[in-house]
Amino acid sequence: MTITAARMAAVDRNAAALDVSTKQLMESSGHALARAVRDVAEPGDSVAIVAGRGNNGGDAFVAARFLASDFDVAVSLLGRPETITTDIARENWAALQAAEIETKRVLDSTALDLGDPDVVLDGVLGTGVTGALREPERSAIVAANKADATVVSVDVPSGMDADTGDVADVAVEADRIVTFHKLKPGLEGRDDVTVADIGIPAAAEMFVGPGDLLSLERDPTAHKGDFGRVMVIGGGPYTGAPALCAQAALRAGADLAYVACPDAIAGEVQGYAADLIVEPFAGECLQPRHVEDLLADAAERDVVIIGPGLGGANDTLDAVRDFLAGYEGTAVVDADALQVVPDVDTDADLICTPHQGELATMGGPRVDDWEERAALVAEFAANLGATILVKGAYDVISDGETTRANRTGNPGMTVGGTGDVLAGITGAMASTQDSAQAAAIAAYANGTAGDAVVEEQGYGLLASDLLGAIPTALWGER
Ligand SMILES: NC(=O)C1=CN([C@@H]2O[C@H](COP(=O)(O)OP(=O)(O)OC[C@H]3O[C@@H](n4cnc5c(N)ncnc54)[C@H](O)[C@@H]3O)[C@@H](O)[C@H]2O)[C@H](O)CC1
Ligand SMILES: [K+]
Repeated sequence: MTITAARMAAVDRNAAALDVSTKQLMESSGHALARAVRDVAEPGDSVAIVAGRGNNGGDAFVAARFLASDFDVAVSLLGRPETITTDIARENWAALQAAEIETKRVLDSTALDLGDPDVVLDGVLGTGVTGALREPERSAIVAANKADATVVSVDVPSGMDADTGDVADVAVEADRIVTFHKLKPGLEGRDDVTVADIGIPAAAEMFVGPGDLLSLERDPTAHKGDFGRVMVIGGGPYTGAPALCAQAALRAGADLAYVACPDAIAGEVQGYAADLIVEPFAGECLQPRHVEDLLADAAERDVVIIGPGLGGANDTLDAVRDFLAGYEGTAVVDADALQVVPDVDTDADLICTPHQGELATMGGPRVDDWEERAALVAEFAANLGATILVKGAYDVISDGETTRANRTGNPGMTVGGTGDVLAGITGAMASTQDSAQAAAIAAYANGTAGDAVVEEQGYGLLASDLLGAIPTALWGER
């Protein structure tokens, strides 16, 4: 099992939200490094510790504190202490100063002198390396490789891309690598790697948290359409559902929200919000005769959300089946439309958002215990070849590979329409995230929005109250 650098950062942030601070993780990382150095050296040996100005260096500072009592430790910081990039690394640097452990500042590559150490601890760069190697980090890597010493690397050999293992320029040729929490993909297949458990609770990976929102960072050079053209196919017996869904998609960052609905209700749907682009089809409800045009429109969109307010009339379900059979993009399927998923043959990437009753109607598991449900939903999702987000006190999300649970939300959210809002957020997220991550973030944001509204005004929540709280739920906390 491996973990990418981006996922590691998310898990770190989720651990902090579960009261396991990154400083505690750094302490565990440094302790694991010290144990690795003790495996390859004898007390009294000289250990040259080369530290960058990020948390990779911070880990090395902690290791220095553990080793200083019985090794000849010298720490070289690549830069000025005031440029250390994180509080926890700065605090660990300060602890070395207070303990009068030998440290020196390397302000340019010519000042770098590792001496003739028995061991080099490489804390120059870890998962935070970006772009071409700069000085004095590059010279530090070359010096570590020149040293006649046993080299132990912190997390990943400096200069290596943790996700791919690629070395664009130079990288430390480590004798031992101590990587944290889980193996990094770039280290797969190596026999010189120790994976150190640093105390991250499994909950930090299982439960969706603020770390999962880090992937929503926006590129400042983005332009219209980058964040998704979402098309809702809904309405018929109901007019509010497609409007709530499409507005939620916009609130969750979609650039454009189209609503394909029967022309009998088009005026009402448009009346809910000027922001919606309503594209009516003839008649009172969705029918097979509409599918060809809908598929043509859907080909111009990023994500389709099919189901809100469609109702479950036979010819409407036939139309849903025909649409999914002809659609090859990403489709969020909700409400009565879910009934056709188990027996439709489609190349679409489906994200199904049933409540527990709808899941049972689809032939899915019906168990109260959320952990049991999670395992069974993972199996069901794998068999279905779809992503499932089943709503409940603990929402469960799985694509058969990745299985998550979401604990945000409250009993006030049983009110009608919250599922339409969730489907809209899911559709917006699916235009920039992979399906399982999109569903996980949507469940977390929908529940967080609901919690914020109830916090503010108590129960009696309306689904439309969620709309205004979605942006803060997604972009308010880091
Ligand atoms: N749960 C965990 O896995 C933990 C991991 N820890 C350690 O944290 C690092 C990642 O730390 P981060 O601060 O994000 O980045 P780095 O220290 O790897 O690097 C940032 C540092 O390096 C400079 N820099 C970036 N790119 C370059 C470049 N191309 N040339 C020169 N310098 C560069 C940048 O300016 C910063 O100063 C992870 O690997 C683990 O070791 C946590 O300590 C505990 C939890
Ligand atoms: K390193």
